[in-house]
Order: sequence, then C-alpha cells, then structure tokens
Amino acid sequence: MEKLVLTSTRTGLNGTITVPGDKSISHRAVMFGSIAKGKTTVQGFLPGEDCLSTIDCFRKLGVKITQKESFVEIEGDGLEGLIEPTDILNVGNSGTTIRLMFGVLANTPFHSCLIGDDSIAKRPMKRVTEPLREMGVAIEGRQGGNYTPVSIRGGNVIGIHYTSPVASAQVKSAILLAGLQAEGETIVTEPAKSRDHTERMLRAFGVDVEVEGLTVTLKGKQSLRATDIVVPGDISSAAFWLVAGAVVPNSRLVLEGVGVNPTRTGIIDVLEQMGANIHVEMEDEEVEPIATITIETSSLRGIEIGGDIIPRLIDEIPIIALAASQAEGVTIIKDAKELRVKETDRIQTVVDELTKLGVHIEATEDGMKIYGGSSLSGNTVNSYGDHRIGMMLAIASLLAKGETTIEQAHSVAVSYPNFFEQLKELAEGVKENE
Ligand SMILES: O=C(O)C1=C[C@@H](OP(=O)(O)O)[C@@H](O)[C@H](O)C1
Ligand SMILES: C=C(OP(=O)(O)O)C(=O)O
Repeated sequence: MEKLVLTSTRTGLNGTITVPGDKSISHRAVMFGSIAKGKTTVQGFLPGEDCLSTIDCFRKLGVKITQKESFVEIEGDGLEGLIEPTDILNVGNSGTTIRLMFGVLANTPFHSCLIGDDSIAKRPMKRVTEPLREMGVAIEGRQGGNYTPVSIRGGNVIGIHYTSPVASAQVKSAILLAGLQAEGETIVTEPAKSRDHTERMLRAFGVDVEVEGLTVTLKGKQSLRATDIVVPGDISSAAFWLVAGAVVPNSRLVLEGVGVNPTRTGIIDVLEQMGANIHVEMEDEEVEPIATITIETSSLRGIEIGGDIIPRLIDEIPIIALAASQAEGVTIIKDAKELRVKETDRIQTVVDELTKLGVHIEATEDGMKIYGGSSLSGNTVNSYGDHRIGMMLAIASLLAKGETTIEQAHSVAVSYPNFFEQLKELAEGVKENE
C-alpha cells in the first residue's frame, strides 16, 4: 500500500475498540526476556515492524523467540547466553531498538554492528554512545559514532553518574542497561521525567532499582529473572482516536485497555485543558496502570503547551497539532526541539503536510503555532515514511472536503499494523481506494 485515497466521514466515528500493545513496553519485554534466565511470556505484544526488528536482533544474538501475533515466548539464558552475531543487527525504523541495544551490548565480549533504514541513518546516536564510552564501552561509527553504521565491542563496563542533557527514556534506558552489567553503581538524572517503563519492568524482572525524583539508581552485576508480562494498549496509538473522537462531528469512542502510565498521559491532560469531553476509568494498576477512555465530539479551545509536559506527550504532538487546527483560538507548542530528530523532522513535516490541507500553521525553532478554526480540503500529502505523520493525515482526511491521497501510507505498520482496518470499522461511510 504505497498510496491511499480517503474521503471524509458522513456519520462520525462510533464504537468500542482495543488499540494494539504499547510499543515501548513491547520492545522492553522482548529485550529483558532475552537477557533474563528462564522462560518469559509476553501477552499483548505489538506485532508492529519496530518491535519485530527487536525480536530479529535478539534471534541473531542466539536467543530462541517464538512469536505468534500478540503472544511471544522467549527462552533466555542470561546476558552470558548471548552469542556473537554472524550478521549485522538491523533495527529498521526503530530508534528505541538501536539505542537500547547499545546498552544491552555494553558488556558482551564480542563485536556487533548495528544499522537501520534511511531515517535511522539521520538520527543522532551520540546521546547514547558518548556516555557508554565514558563507561568503558568500545564504540565506532560514522561521524565519531553519532550515526549508523555503528559497531560495538562490549566489556569491562564501569558504573557512571550521568546527568543527561535531554529528557529521553532511550538515553536513560541504555545507560541503565549498561549499568546493570557494570562494576559499581550507576546513577542517571534527567532534566524532566521521561517514560519510566524500563524502571517498572526491571523491577518485575527482579532487579533492584531506586527512583527519587528525576534520578534513577541501580547497582551493577544484577541479573534478571524471567517473568510473564502483560502489555497494555498503546496510549500513543489511542491518541489518534482520542483526537478523532473529539474533532469529527457526531462521534463517540470507547477505548479499552489503554496504558495510562503518568509519564505518558500528557495527551489526556492537553485534551482536558482544551475542553474535550473525555472520561478516564481505571481498570487495573499493577506494573503499568490501565484504563478505559471515552471521548465524544467536543468544542476545543487553543492552549499553550510547553515545559515538563513535553516528554509526556512527545509522540502525540503531530495529532495534537491537528486537534489545535479545529480549536477556537491559537495553540502554541514550545520546548519540543526533540521533534526535529524523530523518524522525520516532525515540526517541519507536520507544518508542510497540514498546510497542504489548508491549516494555518507556522513552524518555530522548538515547536509550532497553530491557528484554530481551519476548514480542511483534500489534497495529496505524504507521510515521508513516518508512521505518526501517516496516521495524523488519515484522521485529517476524515475532516477534509473531497479526497485526500496519502503517499507512503504503509508506514503506519511501524506501530499500528491494523490502523486502516480499524479506521474503516469506526468510520462508516469513509471510502478508501488504493
Ligand atoms: O523509550 C522509548 O520507548 C521511547 C522514547 C521516546 O524517545 P526519546 O527517548 O528519544 O525521547 C519516544 O519518542 C519513542 O517513541 C519511544
Ligand atoms: C519516535 C518514535 O519511535 P522511535 O524513537 O523508537 O523510532 C515514535 O514511535 O514516535
């Protein structure tokens, strides 16, 4: 599916759905299961391309993994059980895979080489490779180890006290994974709280992790004990329906089993602040909290979004920009420079593609300014291989007059393989041609 043509919906979006498993948690379940001793099972795994890349990497490192749709079984033999790969480890489009793999491989006494697709080749790796070098890991790569291909030979890692300049769960997790294998203690402090799935899941695998404010501490030479993981629905995927439910007239959507870890719920806070009719009902609260979220067509107002909330909604900014285009008044998004180094430069891509549909929107250095009250008209737009841009444009097409053609629509499979099927189920009257 290179190109997809969508029309607006006449009846609104109605129904109850379960979104696929959380991408961040699915990656970690496979990684931690692969370096634990014993059999780990994963229910609710996201069979998206990014998480399949993680499985592929660990198979190349000698781990036996069986995966059938959303169920995964991993036979781990500890970190010592990993073997030198005879092939390059290819992470595809996944930043989480490559950055966390550096941490996993920090103490393995063999050579590995990591590459990814064209988007990965443009994303900075120094944020992880630099602190890992400080810990004693031998890393070589293009432009001093900032870009792929990167090769790594682990061994003799020592603990570090690292103050990260970015609020990034990928940086924090890579250092903690290296720290687990290191001599001595590892302490990571971040400037704002990023998602804490690593800290929560390491505990479930029997690791001692201390968290105090923005600082995480763990002792080295700890091993992981296999366990059974249940992955909640991905709030970053649910975000597309939350915004669609709020902005498409005559809609009411119920999303069940959504992960509502407070480090991820910035989208709910923003929609509430914009005046959305949104209701969250807790279902369960074990390793990760889970809820049912209901949203109805709402009158939204523009707001200012910046500061510590940004890491709590970083992947949702493209769809928040669309919500803002339908609000009354102006919305300003700032402190979000990180968007420039995602799968695409998400500030520029959002501005370029929404402008083509008739939105009045301007890029700023660290965010965007969106003028509300736009009426959208169909046009040809492009995801540029960025899954979140592809899904945001699909929701935009539901509001646009006439037909919208989305080029590179297949990119949605990175995080949401059945996105277009669910869209057709929820939006009666939407026509689709390939
Ligand atoms: O750790 C993770 O699973 C992720 C962390 C975030 O990236 P950064 O760590 O670069 O902020 C996020 O954007 C990405 O989608 C997933
Ligand atoms: C940025 C994302 O993922 P990653 O960094 O893992 O490629 C994303 O899913 O929006």
